[in-house]
Order: sequence, then structure tokens, then C-alpha cells
Amino acid sequence: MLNIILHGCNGKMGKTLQEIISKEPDLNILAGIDQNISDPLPFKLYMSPLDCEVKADVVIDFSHHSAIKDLLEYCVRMKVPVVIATTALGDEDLELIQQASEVIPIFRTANMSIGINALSRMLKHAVPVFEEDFNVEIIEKHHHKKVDSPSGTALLLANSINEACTKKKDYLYGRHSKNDQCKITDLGIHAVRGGTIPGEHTVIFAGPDEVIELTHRVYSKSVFALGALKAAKFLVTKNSGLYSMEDMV
Ligand SMILES: NC(=O)c1ccc[n+]([C@@H]2O[C@H](COP(=O)([O-])OP(=O)(O)OC[C@H]3O[C@@H](n4cnc5c(N)ncnc54)[C@H](O)[C@@H]3O)[C@@H](O)[C@H]2O)c1
Ligand SMILES: O=C(O)C1=N[C@H](C(=O)O)CCC1
Repeated sequence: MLNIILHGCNGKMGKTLQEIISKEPDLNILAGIDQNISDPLPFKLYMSPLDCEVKADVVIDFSHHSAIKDLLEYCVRMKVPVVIATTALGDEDLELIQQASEVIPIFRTANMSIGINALSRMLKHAVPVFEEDFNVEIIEKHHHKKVDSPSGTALLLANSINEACTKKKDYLYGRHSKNDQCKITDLGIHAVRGGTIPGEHTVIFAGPDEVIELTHRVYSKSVFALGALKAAKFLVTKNSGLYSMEDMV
């Protein structure tokens, strides 16, 4: 039996995880953490990781970047591995994650799907072919309730491209008020919000008279929830360290 604490249990991803876990006999939600108190839940709810007195086998986090410091403090104090799916983490948050991973196992990715991991690998191979003559742009589309932009995944894909480039790219977040031609070193990142789109990312390589578009589309949030559960099972077998999809897939 894998005992899980859900951080952000009352959010959209937290609820998706609750539904999936309730149907899995070998998974149990020991407690939830959320600053948003909701209807009664079939497990104990804490408003902050700092209040949480129980220890699980693993914590799964889909919450908000502002919560990451307290979450890491709890996980390090309790020596609990943590799967971090929350996006919009700043440099300071990433440094805290790095430090905590010296004590506990941490899995972090901005996208829990297999497809984005595969796309990220494809991009690294594609860059040498396109780098000289093709402009690169990323368009991401998400539901109207998403609070951060651009998506963590768009940045993940941009970083995969940039790592493979000999001449590093400058990220442009939209082109509003930019009255200039597009440079070959520009990498435009554009966010679209609307409806219930669970997640879509398109990478465009646009060259002289030809265009390639690579699109990854998610049709349900359960893709991310199942990926996070897979990561949790993977993580509980590991020693301290920082792990990502590349370690698991
Ligand atoms: N890595 C992935 O594959 C992946 C997939 C989907 C979503 N996400 C990310 O996960 C996060 C959550 O997504 P969501 O759609 O569930 O959002 P949401 O807004 O529906 O849910 C977030 C939940 O976290 C809670 N929360 C916020 N601040 C908190 C705090 N300080 N302490 C405790 N709880 C707090 C909120 O009350 C809310 O219930 C976002 O950053 C999103 O980008 C990542
Ligand atoms: O729904 C969200 O919010 C998502 N966030 C992640 C991101 O920012 O990349 C992954 C896709 C869904």
C-alpha cells in the first residue's frame, strides 16, 4: 500500500488524483493539504504543510509556487519523498528544491505526460537541422482557469531547444509593442487561454518556404495524474536526489 499526501488536494489536479486513487486498491490518501477548505473529505485535511503532523510514503504536489518553501520544509523535516508538478517556480524555489534533494528524493517536472518528454527529446535532435535558417516559435493553449503563463511546459520545451542550440536564443513572451523584425535567435513563446483545454503545445519551425509544426495535445487531466502516480511509485524506491521524466521514462 502506498500512502500519499496530496498537496493542493482541493484543486483541479488534486480532485482528479482523488478520483483515480479511490479506484486503486494499492493506493491510499493519508491526508490532504490545501489552504482552501472544502466539503468533508474521506481523509484528514491540513491547511498548510507546516500544520501537517502525519508522515506518508510520498507527497504529490499540484498547488501554487508560493507554497513550495513550506512544503519542502515539511518534507525535509519528515524525510518524505516529494513529486513536484507545480509550475511557475522561480530561481529561488528551484534552488530550495536542489538543496532539499540532497536530503530527500524529489521528482520534478513541468509536465507529467510521456508525450511531452518524447517531444522534448525530438526537439534536441531537430535543432541542428533547423538552427541556421528556421525561426522557432512555441504556442501553448490551456483552460481559462490556469493562473500562470507561459506554461511550465512551454518553458521546458524552449529550454530543450535552447540547450541544443549553438547560438543561444532570446525568449520573447508575445510580440506586443515589438516593432522589429524577428531575429533567428528569437524564440517566441505565446499563451492562449480558453474553455477547458487540458493542455496543448505546438513547436513551429518556420523556414524559407517550408514549415514544420510539432503538436502535443492532452485530452484529459488524468494524463498528468497518472504520470504523477507513476513518478510517486518510482520515487519511493530511490535515494535522495533530484529526478525528472528522463530518469523514469
Ligand atoms: N506538471 C504537470 O504535469 C502539471 C499538470 C497540471 C497542472 N500542473 C500545475 O499544478 C499546479 C496546480 O494546478 P491545478 O490546475 O490543480 O490548479 P488549481 O488552482 O485548481 O489548484 C491548486 C490548489 O492548490 C491550493 N493552494 C494554493 N496555494 C496553496 C498554499 N499556499 N498551501 C496549500 N494549498 C495551496 C489551492 O487552494 C488549490 O486548491 C499549477 O501550477 C499547474 O500549472 C502541472
Ligand atoms: O493545467 C495546467 O495548469 C497545466 N500546467 C502545466 C504547465 O504549466 O505546463 C502542464 C499542463 C497543464
